[in-house]
Amino acid sequence: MITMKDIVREGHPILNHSAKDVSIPPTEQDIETLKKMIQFIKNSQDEKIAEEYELRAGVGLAAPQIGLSKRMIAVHFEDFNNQLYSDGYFNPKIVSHSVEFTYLSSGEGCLSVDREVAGYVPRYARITVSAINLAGEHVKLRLRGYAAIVFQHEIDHLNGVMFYDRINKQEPFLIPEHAKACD
Ligand SMILES: Cc1nc(NNC(=O)[C@H](CC2CCCC2)CN(O)CO)c(F)c(N2CCN3CCOC[C@@H]3C2)n1
Ligand code: NI
Repeated sequence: MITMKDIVREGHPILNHSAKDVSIPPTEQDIETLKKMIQFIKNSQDEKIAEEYELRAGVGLAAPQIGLSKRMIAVHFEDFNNQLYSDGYFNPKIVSHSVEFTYLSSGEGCLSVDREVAGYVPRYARITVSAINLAGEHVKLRLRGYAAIVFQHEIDHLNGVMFYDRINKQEPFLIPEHAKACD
């Protein structure tokens, strides 16, 4: 099982590089790895397991964070309409996005960053993502609000981008034009 010792921390070069596409169809090993990533996130949200294994809570994870420079992400969360997102994705790609931005009023954190970084992280309010899911299906996801934020945070990791790279250095709590909080 994946635990915090498997999570690569900032400073490790893998987090600043672009990850490689997974060859399709994914190998048994890639599928196994993605299943373990989803399981880690579920475990991190289970009070007992998280306490037992000292897991930091998460709603998403990208393969570079476990030292694998491959374009694979896993998510497990409910959005504000209680819509459950629980799956793994190979080669996720943002194929279109809104002009408007959104952000979490509480800012963001990252399992690979052992410090608080204050500030709003502007993200597209709506995105369309094409990807291959764990079941091997080509899917097109139309995401907005919280779900759009989570997926953008994870896809950023595949491109070597950390959430704090997107915070306005001069004015961390500047609300970008065309932006409104998602929560
Ligand atoms: C928003 C949030 N971020 C948590 N952590 N950070 C992460 O997930 C990082 C990824 C998220 C940071 C902002 C967008 C994506 C991990 N990242 O670094 C991967 O790249 C949470 F843990 C969390 N929730 C709310 C829902 N709750 C349900 C019950 O269980 C606890 C859980 C806590 N919400
Ligand atoms: Ni992260």
